[in-house]
Order: sequence, then C-alpha cells, then structure tokens
Amino acid sequence: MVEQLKEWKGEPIRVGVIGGSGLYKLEKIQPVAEIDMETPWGKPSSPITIAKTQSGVHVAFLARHGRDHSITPSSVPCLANISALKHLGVRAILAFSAVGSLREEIRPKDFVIPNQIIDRTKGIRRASFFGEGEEKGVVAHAMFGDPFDEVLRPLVEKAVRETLEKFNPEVKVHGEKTVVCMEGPQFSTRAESLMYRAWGGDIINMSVLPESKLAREAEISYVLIATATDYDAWRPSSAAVTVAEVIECLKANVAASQEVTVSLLDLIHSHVSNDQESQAFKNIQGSMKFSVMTKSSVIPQEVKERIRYVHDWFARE
Ligand SMILES: CSC[C@H]1O[C@H](OP(=O)(O)O)[C@H](O)[C@@H]1O
Ligand SMILES: Nc1ncnc2[nH]cnc12
Repeated sequence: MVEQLKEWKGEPIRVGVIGGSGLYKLEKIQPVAEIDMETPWGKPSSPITIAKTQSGVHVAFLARHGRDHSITPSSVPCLANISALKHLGVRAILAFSAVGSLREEIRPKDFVIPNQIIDRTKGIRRASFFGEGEEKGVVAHAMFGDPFDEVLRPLVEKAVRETLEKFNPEVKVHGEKTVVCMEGPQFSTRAESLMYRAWGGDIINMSVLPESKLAREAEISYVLIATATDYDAWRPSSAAVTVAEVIECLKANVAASQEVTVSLLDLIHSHVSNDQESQAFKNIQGSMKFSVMTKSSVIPQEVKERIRYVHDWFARE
C-alpha cells in the first residue's frame, strides 16, 4: 500500500534518485509512500516516491520531466526538486540522464560517469538559491571546480561497471568524461556538435545544469549517471540525432539503469549516512557557510526563512 502524504515524518532519507528521460519510476524497489511536496520555490517535477530497498533503506525518487514527460529541459523546477530532496534529509543524489555521444568510442547504450561540465545553457534557467527572485540581495559563491562529488563518483563508476558486467557485458562504462549541457529543446547543429568535440566535450545533454549547481549549493553530493542514446550530429556520414533514435535506445538504457539503481542505493547510503565516517558528507557539509558574502543584518526575515528550508543554519548569527 503506497501512502499519499503531504510531508514525510519518518527517518531522514539520505539518498535521492532523479530519473531522466525514460526513467519515470524505480521498478525494482518497493514504493512505500508518495509525497506531494510544496517548497518555497514551488512544487517539484513530480510527487516524490519514497521506496524501500531490500535491506530496509528508504530512498527518494523524482522524475525530472514529470511522470508523463511534460516538462521541457529549460523549465525543470530544479530549485523545487533539489530543495525538496534536501528537506527530506538527502545527502547524495544519483541523477540519471540520456545523453548524446560526441566520441566514437562512447557507443549508444554505453554508460558514462562524467567528472566535468561545459555550460552551454543560455542564462534563462535560475541557477542559484541566492541572488535571484525573492533571494535577490543575498550573494553567495559556491565552489564548482569539481562539479561532481569526487568521493562518490569513483565508487559509482566501479559499482555501475560491476553491475553491467553481469547484466549486459556489451555495455561499456566510461569514467572521467566531460558533459556539455546545452539549452535545447532543439538538438545541436552539426557545426555546434563539432565545436563541442574540439572543446573537449565527450557527451551532451540538456539537464545537468543547473541541477548539479543547486545540489552543490544545497550541500548535497551529486553524481551523474549518463546513458548514451545517439551520436548527436558530428558524424559526417550519419544522419543527425532524432527523438525516434533516442527513444529506441532508451528502453535498453532504462532496463540497465533499473539494475544499476538496485546495486547502488545501499552502497551510497552506507557512504553518506554516518556523520563521522562519511568523507563525502564531511567534505561538503558546511561548505556554503564560507560562500555567503552578505551581512546577515541586511537580509530580510522572510528571505532568511526561505533559505532556511535548504540550510537551517542560514543567517542565525
Ligand atoms: C529525449 S532527448 C533530450 C532530453 O533527454 C535528456 O533528458 P534527461 O537528461 O532528463 O535524461 C536531455 O538532457 C534532454 O533533456
Ligand atoms: N544529442 C543530444 N543532445 C542533447 N541532449 C541529448 N539527450 C540525448 N541525446 C542528446
């Protein structure tokens, strides 16, 4: 029986999963509740499903584009998504994404765990909990040199590789790659696709930003699990990517992603749930305190309250 809730009153949830194109629910993990959350930045993309792994660990899942895929990459409510997960207690996000490949050796159906991002979004997506909207006038500069969690990323790569070796040995796993994030919704021109290759891009999507920036601001470890669906538009003698091609590949990728999720959830939970032993948690926790430039005394009370939905320590001194 899946309970319908407005808020979660159980133990804090430490691991969150964001499903991308094709991954609209976790098929292999038992759902126990569905939460219709409301944050200071509106409702998340979908109700948040709380599911229980076989060893009894609760995890949170949301569908980035909504369960019926009705939200464009440019209008994903990332502030609501990330703040809702943080409010539940989430310390690590595993974010799935369908990506185009910019390299011959990254074949459709392969998995990629990137370590860098090139930003090609167009400034139309709000990318910070600070400095915009109601939070105008609060200035913060988060570190983002290593956009993915450097403790969890290699662990995820290893676990994904081990799982896929058993599930489908033809699927290769590539680590330490660069993802280009473009605005969309149209795919790239051939000239752009070639330019991204020249810049050092290995894969391309429309979703890793501002999601990963907001996770960093929320002090949540974030790792992207990318699944290749196509060769974008750079191959001279191949047709440029189409949605039909992406969808054809998604089915296999989603089945593999469901397997990967099962094997990752307990592992990542064990790495972030212990305050003293979790290196990932120790590295990121408290990092935003040093990023805020604005004097607490000039920040209006209602703005402090909104930001405290994400950081309960905010501007208390
Ligand atoms: C369906 S092709 C373009 C679309 O697919 C990816 O979505 P997601 O990252 O949520 O899997 C890409 O980023 C685009 O949003
Ligand atoms: N070629 C591509 N460009 C951008 N996002 C994508 N998602 C899947 N394939 C893509």
